[in-house]
Amino acid sequence: MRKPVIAGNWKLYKTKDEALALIEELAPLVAGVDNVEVVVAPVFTVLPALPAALAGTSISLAAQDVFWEEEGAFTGEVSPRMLLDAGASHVIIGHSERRQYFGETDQTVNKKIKAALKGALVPIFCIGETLEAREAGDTFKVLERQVQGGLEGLSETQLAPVIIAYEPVWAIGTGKVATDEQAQEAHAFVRGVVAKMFGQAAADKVRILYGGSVKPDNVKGLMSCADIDGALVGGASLKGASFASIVRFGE
Ligand SMILES: O=C(CO)COP(=O)(O)O
Repeated sequence: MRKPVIAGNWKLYKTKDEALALIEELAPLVAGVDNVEVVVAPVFTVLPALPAALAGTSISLAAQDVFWEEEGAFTGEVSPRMLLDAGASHVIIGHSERRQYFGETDQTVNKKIKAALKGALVPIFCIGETLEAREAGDTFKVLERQVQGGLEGLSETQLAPVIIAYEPVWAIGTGKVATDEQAQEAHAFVRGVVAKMFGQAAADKVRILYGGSVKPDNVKGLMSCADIDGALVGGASLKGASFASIVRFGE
C-alpha cells in the first residue's frame, strides 16, 4: 500500500519567526497522525531553524530546490549535502514556477533528481501541463516528456523513494482545482509512463501527489481517486488550521 503524503510548499513566504509560529500552531493539530506522511518546505534560510521545532513531531522538512554539484564555484546554489546539513530530508525538484521563471528544464530536473538521490534526499519531482498545452490536447504528451526526461537513467532501486507531484499549471494558485476525474486521468497516465520505464510493480509503489488549489473542502474527493496518493499544497499550507485539516482528510 502507498502511504499518503501531504506536503506544504511554502514558496516565497514565511520568515524564520513566521515559520516557527506556523509550526507551533500546526504541530499539535497533526499530532498523532501516523497514517499520513507530513512534509513542509520553507525557503532555504529558514531550514536550519526548523529541526529543533519539529523534534518530537513526525513532520519532515523539505527544501524547495537543490543544485546538482556537491560544491564548487557556483554562486547562489545549494547542494544536497548542504540541505542535509540544514536538516532537510526531502527536496522539491522541477516545480512549475522554477520551470517557468528560472529556466528549469527536463535535463536540469533530471540532474537534480540524481544528485538528490545520491545525497540521500527524497525528491518530490514536479510535473504538469500549462493551460495552453491542455487546450491544445497536449497534456499527455507533455506529461510523458516530463516523466521520461526527469527519471531518465534511474534504476528501479533509485526510483523507489521518488515522490512524483502532478501539478497542472492552470490549477496552481488560481482556485481552479482539477476535477477528481481530470486529476485521476493524469495520475493514471503518469503511473503508466512510470510502468513503461520501470515495470508495473515499481510503478505501483510510487506515490503520485496532486497539487493545484488543494483545500480542506476538495482534498477528500481527490484522495478518493485510485492513483492519487497525496497532495502538494501551496496557499492552504500557510495556515496551520487549513493545512492540518488537509492532513486529516481521512477523518
Ligand atoms: O504550487 C503548488 C504547490 O507546489 C500549489 O499551489 P496552490 O495550492 O496555492 O495552488
